[in-house]
Amino acid sequence: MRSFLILNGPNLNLLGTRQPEIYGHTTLSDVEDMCRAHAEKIGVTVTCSQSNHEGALVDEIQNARGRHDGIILNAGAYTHTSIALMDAIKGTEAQLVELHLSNIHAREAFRHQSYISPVAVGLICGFGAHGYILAMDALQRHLEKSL
Ligand SMILES: O=C1C[C@@](O)(C(=O)O)C[C@@H](O)[C@@H]1O
Repeated sequence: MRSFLILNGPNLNLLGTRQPEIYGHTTLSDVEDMCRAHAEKIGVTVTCSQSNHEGALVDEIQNARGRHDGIILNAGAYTHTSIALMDAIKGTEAQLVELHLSNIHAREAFRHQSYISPVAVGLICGFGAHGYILAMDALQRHLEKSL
């Protein structure tokens, strides 16, 4: 059975109460429950993790090598700043889907830059919490195709 790591970065622990007009009312624990339920449906296992710390996210990406077949990453604001995350993804050859709840390209100019996109399989943004489900399906399909 394939294994996915669902990794959320800074401030995503505040989902549900953080700027709900942008990020919605769904909490992180709701999102993780949704992902576990969807994993059962599509026949994969998921591990969910969140950290507010850049180095801890780098560790998670490095440790995923050999343990998980793919990663779904919402790197939060580190998307726009973190060369370290980009290097970790590239260095471990992770099969990774970049995810954002909001459409980062329809927001402030500083959110249009992503250090994750050049090393990701693809990007899903703007579909709120449902994006995690879309990302799981996309990753599953991508891994099937690359067999
Ligand atoms: O923390 C976040 C959340 C986000 O990644 C999203 O899911 O829409 C978008 C980022 O620009 C922002 O810093």
